[in-house]
Amino acid sequence: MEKKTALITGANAGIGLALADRLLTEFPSIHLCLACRSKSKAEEAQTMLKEKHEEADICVLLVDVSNLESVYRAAEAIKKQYKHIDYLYLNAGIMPVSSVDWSHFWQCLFSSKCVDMFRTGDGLLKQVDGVTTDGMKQIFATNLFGHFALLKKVNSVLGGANRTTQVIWTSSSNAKKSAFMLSDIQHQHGSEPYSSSKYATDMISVALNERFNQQGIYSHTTCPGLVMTNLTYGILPSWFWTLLLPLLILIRIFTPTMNYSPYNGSEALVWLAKQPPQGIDPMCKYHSRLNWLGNRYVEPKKVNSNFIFLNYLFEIQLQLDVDISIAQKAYEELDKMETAIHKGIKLS
Ligand SMILES: NC(=O)C1=CN([C@@H]2O[C@H](COP(=O)(O)OP(=O)(O)OC[C@H]3O[C@@H](n4cnc5c(N)ncnc54)[C@H](OP(=O)(O)O)[C@@H]3O)[C@@H](O)[C@H]2O)C=CC1
Ligand SMILES: CC(C)=CCC[C@@H](C)[C@H]1CC[C@H]2C3=C(CC[C@]12C)[C@@]1(C)CCC(=O)C[C@@H]1CC3
Repeated sequence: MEKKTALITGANAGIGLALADRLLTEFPSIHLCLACRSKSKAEEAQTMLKEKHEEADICVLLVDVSNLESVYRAAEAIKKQYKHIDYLYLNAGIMPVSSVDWSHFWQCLFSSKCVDMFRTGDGLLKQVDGVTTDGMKQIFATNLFGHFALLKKVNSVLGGANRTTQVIWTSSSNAKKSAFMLSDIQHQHGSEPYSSSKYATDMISVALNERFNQQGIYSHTTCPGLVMTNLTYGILPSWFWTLLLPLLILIRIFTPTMNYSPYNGSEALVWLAKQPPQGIDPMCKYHSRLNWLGNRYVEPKKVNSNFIFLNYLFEIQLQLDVDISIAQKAYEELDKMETAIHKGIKLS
């Protein structure tokens, strides 16, 4: 059997690192490419994984997904090194937060929105954005556009006549339709850039399936739930989260999204790799879940039929509802943006 290849962006920490570890356990002969922006952090992760999986075949690729020149260089290196990629995990992401709105937290705690607040974090966080060296909004560039550009440039080593590629995005329960505007795809004007970037991710995945399933390329989005990583330690300090642990375990009775460990959070990402891609519903997002007994499972949830009567009754915000035609337009918009930017970047 031919060896499988998986590439993971943001593989040196958090969910990406746990995923790398779990893939090596599930598929001991897999070739893993850790695509990270920091050489030292990537090599540290590589050493750690090799200590645990002695026979592992792991390499490091340097890429800063928020920098298009770096993305194009990485794409060239990928095309030189690989004939085919089986799993492309687009996982790297950022969520810079300046503060938690505790008054909103207390208000929601005693309302019908309580469970939804713990599930999505909607309205609780003041999200802050920056600008990249390419002049793009940082969160959009990191979470979505850099990955989109990478996908476009490595298309020749994805899918094929007799082989498939699974593109697996790490999205979020924080994805929010009302945060996204097609006319402001980078989210230059709103105050929820992370929610917008993750909603756009869910849409782009749907559009990718429409376009590329026939070429053997399948795209799926996942939701890791709430996981303790550098991302969440940027919201509240790690000691605070440790104190909250008993409470988070209690909250699991009401919502199975309190995964806590990156290992649990990567459940859906690993599960997808074990499925034949043709059998996976392209209109679903795959959620890593943990029930109150501590058992892990994966829950597929439709991205285009979120409008259920109970949501309406309890005034819970409609978060998703992806429209295929808008998804196609968003894809075309990103495609146009990438083509224009690519013209201006010359690789030496
Ligand atoms: N933690 C959670 O509760 C949830 C996380 N997610 C998503 O999971 C994904 C992984 O995040 P998580 O593991 O939590 O967070 P971490 O901060 O632990 O990991 C993020 C990874 O992405 C990398 N990264 C960030 N920016 C760039 C960049 N410009 N170029 C290349 N790599 C980059 C980081 O590298 P470096 O170490 O160098 O910073 C790191 O390896 C993200 O997409 C996030 O949105 C979704 C839902 C919930
Ligand atoms: C008592 C207690 C548990 C307080 C914590 C309140 C909030 C800080 C968290 C409640 C739900 C969390 C959440 C996220 C961040 C932290 C919370 C808002 C995310 C937005 C982190 C990034 C994601 O992609 C989704 C998470 C959803 C839940």
